This record gives sequence, structure tokens and C-alpha cells, in this order.
Amino acid sequence: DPSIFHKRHLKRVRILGEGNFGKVTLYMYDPNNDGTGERVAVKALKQDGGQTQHECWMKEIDILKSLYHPNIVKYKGCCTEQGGQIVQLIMEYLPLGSLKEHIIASKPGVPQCLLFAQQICQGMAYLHSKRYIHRDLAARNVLVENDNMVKIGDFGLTKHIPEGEGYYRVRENGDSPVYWYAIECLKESKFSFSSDVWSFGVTLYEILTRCDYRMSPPKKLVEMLGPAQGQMIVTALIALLERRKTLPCPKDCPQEVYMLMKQCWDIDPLLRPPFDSLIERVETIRKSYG
Ligand SMILES: Nc1n[nH]c2ccc(-c3ccc(NS(=O)(=O)c4cccc(Cl)c4)cc3)cc12
Repeated sequence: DPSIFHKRHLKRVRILGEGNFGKVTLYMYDPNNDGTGERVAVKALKQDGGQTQHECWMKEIDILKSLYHPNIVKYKGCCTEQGGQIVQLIMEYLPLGSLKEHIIASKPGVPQCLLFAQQICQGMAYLHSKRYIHRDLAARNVLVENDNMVKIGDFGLTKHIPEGEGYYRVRENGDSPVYWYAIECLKESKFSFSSDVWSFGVTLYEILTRCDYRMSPPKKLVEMLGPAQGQMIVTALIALLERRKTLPCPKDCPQEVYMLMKQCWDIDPLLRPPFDSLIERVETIRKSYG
């Protein structure tokens, strides 16, 4: 069974990224022990968070296992230890790393940025078609296969919305990525397909600013809040968004793209464009670049 990976053949190379509860590490899977093995990305929980966290972790693995789309990172298998007590997720390795790192290094032009944005929309439209919401869409969680292909690379906060339901309400808020969160997520912890569209708008902003840290959503939004807000960030952020204050238009960002971002940040979730329509609109703008 090619989806079973034995720990003794996994040779650690380097860390690829760390989240609140997990980390992603590059390994060489080398069963012949001669360096001819393949490179794989391994996601593991950081520390034993008990039964609940184990159940969430197994759910995350099952979700990725069930997703097949060119713009979603491929599931390869699992590596288990201690009779299944510890499970590590094995994914394909994308050598160009996260979109955030790649954009900072390669400084793509507007058409290239729009191609990345269109593919993120394609991956998200597929995810929504299976009634999953991502809840953590951001440039750091998008991976680069090559200059013409990106994939959504982490599903740690992904939840299934049952038929007939319109949203998912969360209890835990941990260290959530609040600067990518829609206003209804901040106010009522209500997550929906439309709140993913809001996060896409922030991701599109990141891409068009070329992930310049001086214009990053956290830095820019805190500047807009004013220094006094300190510990009452979420309250101040809600007040800012209710006054229709949004992230500014990035330097060489076409007005029609900024209009798209602002529609993704509409206060009314129902007025935000679904990903199927965003695919067409981003593609149309991209093709107008000749
Ligand atoms: N280069 C790669 N090839 N395959 C991968 C799979 C996941 C990742 C990956 C995916 C996401 C991140 N973003 S991250 O913010 O570091 C992160 C967020 C949530 C949970 C974790 Cl463990 C890490 C960092 C790395 C990279 C690769």
C-alpha cells in the first residue's frame, strides 16, 4: 500500500512552516537508504493535545484524503506510530514553497498575480462544491508548484457545512488570523462560504502588494486602528470594518481588481461574489492584459 510510510525510512531535511498546533517538515522518504528516495512534506501535531485534538487531526487528514483538484495539495499517505496514537500526514512536496515566500522572491507582474488568484479561486470553488469552508485562506497557506501553478496547502481549520445549513459557528477562537476574518466572524464567530470569499479578498490584496511586510494586512489594519487600540484589537477592528474602512489599493493594482477586493469585503455576506463568478472575473481582467 503506497499510502503507508514507515518512520524508519523518513529522513528529516528542514521545517517548511509552523502553525499554532502543528508543523510542516520536509523529509526524504528513502526506503532503499541510498539517497534515491522522494521528498515529501510531513504535517504533524506539535504536542499531544488530548482526544479532542486527535479527533480533529484525524478529521483534517480525512478531508485532505477526499480532495482531488489540481489547485489543492495532494495527499500521499500517513505514517503512524504507537499503534495509531501518533499519525503524521504525508503530502506531496512543492519545491517553490509558499506563495508568500515565492512572491517576495520573484516579484511577479500583474498578469502572473492574477493567474495565481484565479487558481486559488478554482481550488476554493472545488472545496465549496463539497460543502467545505476553509477558514484560513491566506498567502502563507498557498503553495507554488511552478510559475504557472499554485495549490491550497493547508486545511487545518476546514469545516464541513451540512446540507441546508448556511454557516458554521465556532466556539474556540485561539490565535485566529483575525486580519483575514470577515466582520461576521469577528462579531458572531459565524463562518460561511462568504467568509472564505472575504479571506480571498485579503489574500488577493497580499498578492498585489507582493506580500510586502510593510503593507501586510496585520500591519496596515493596526495602523488604521490607531495606537490606542492595543489589547481591544477585535473590538476596534469591528468598528473599523463597520465604518466601511478597508485595506488600501496596492500600488500598481488595477482599479477593477481593487473593486473586486472591495466586493469580497462587502459588509453583507450575501453580496460577496461566489468563487465560481470570481474565477471568470479574475480571468477576464487577466486576459485584458494581452
Ligand atoms: N513546500 C511544501 N510542499 N508541500 C507542502 C505542504 C504544506 C506546506 C505548508 C502549508 C502551510 C503553511 N503555512 S503555516 O502558516 O506555516 C501553517 C499553517 C497551519 C498549520 C501549519 Cl502546521 C502550518 C506552511 C507550509 C508546505 C509544503
